[in-house]
Amino acid sequence: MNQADKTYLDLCKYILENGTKKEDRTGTGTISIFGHQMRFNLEEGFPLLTTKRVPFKLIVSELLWFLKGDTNVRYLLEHNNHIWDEWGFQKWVESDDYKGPDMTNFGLRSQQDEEFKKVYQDQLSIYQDKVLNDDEFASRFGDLGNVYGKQWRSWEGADGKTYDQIQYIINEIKRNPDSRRLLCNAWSASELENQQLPPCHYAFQFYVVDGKLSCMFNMRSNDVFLGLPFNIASYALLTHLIAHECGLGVGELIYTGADVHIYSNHVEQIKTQLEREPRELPTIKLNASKESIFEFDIEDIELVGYHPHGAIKAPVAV
Ligand SMILES: Nc1nc(=O)c2c([nH]1)NC[C@@H]1CN(c3ccc(C(=O)N[C@@H](CCC(=O)O)C(=O)O)cc3)CN21
Ligand SMILES: O=c1ccn([C@H]2C[C@H](O)[C@@H](COP(=O)(O)O)O2)c(=O)[nH]1
Repeated sequence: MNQADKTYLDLCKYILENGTKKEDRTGTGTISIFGHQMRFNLEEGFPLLTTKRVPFKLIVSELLWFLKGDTNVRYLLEHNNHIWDEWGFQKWVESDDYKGPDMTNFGLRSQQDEEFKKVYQDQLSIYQDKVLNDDEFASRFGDLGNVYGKQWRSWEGADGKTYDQIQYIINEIKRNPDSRRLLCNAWSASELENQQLPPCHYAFQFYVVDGKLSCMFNMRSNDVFLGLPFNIASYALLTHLIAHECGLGVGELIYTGADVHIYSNHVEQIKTQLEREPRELPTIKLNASKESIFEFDIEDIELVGYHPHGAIKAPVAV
């Protein structure tokens, strides 16, 4: 059995058996635990879950979006990636510019009311269309604020200068791999108001030993069914990309989560997944002719040998 699925499924089981019912910002309700760590050996394979199909291309385009320093959902839409649509849409419908039908609390209402769902989907497709085709609209309502891309690549210092935390890490790994400062921080107390969603994975750190690169990432809040499979694969991919540029192998990926929760409307899906037998993990192949991680495009990243169980659908809490 592959250890990555097992480690994930053990967490799911633990939450179902020991978690506490807890209300949350979205009004959905969760079963939650506080404080959990998991370790994934990246040499055993690429930790993309096999007990449900996880859309790898979406993980790649989201990570490349962060690495470009981009915070506008237009890039994601151009790559058919809709995982951030709701947070841009929210910015539009809460603005004075929005003149359409009332979209208050659209996330929950679209799950409970079929009539409303149609009206919502019409408005969402208007939003998507405008972000893709109207530059002015996109710059106002496609931008999620100072979210990951901005914080990673152009952190604004108190001195007014911007700092590229990813470039710093890469330079340091090459110059001084024993450094204990190979860290990127996305949480900024002064930016919370300027972010459509404050960072959930708020910091990560690298560690080099025996020619291998390991990574630890921290999450303040984690949606175990929809978010976590993406988060694990995304940080695994980031570790592979940085190792590639720095001429290192890969070591371990370590996850540390704080409020780790299963939404009440994901419980049945998780139970289905728990019944499935894990399969062999895939591997990842990076285009060897690309040196800098900032040169990578989607087609430079290939997933090999992924034969998962089928996808399991679930609504996202907004
Ligand atoms: N409640 C919540 N959970 C999250 O995981 C999450 C947020 N909000 N807000 C911001 C981002 C967006 N992320 C998301 C959002 C949606 C999916 C999702 O629906 N995934 C589906 C496939 C979607 C598709 O194919 O378009 C899945 O089956 O994994 C995953 C991650 C992670 N984050
Ligand atoms: O990468 C991500 C981004 C978001 N999430 C989840 C965690 C929570 O369920 C929500 C955020 O809501 P808050 O009220 O701001 O905590 O999104 C995730 O799991 N992974």
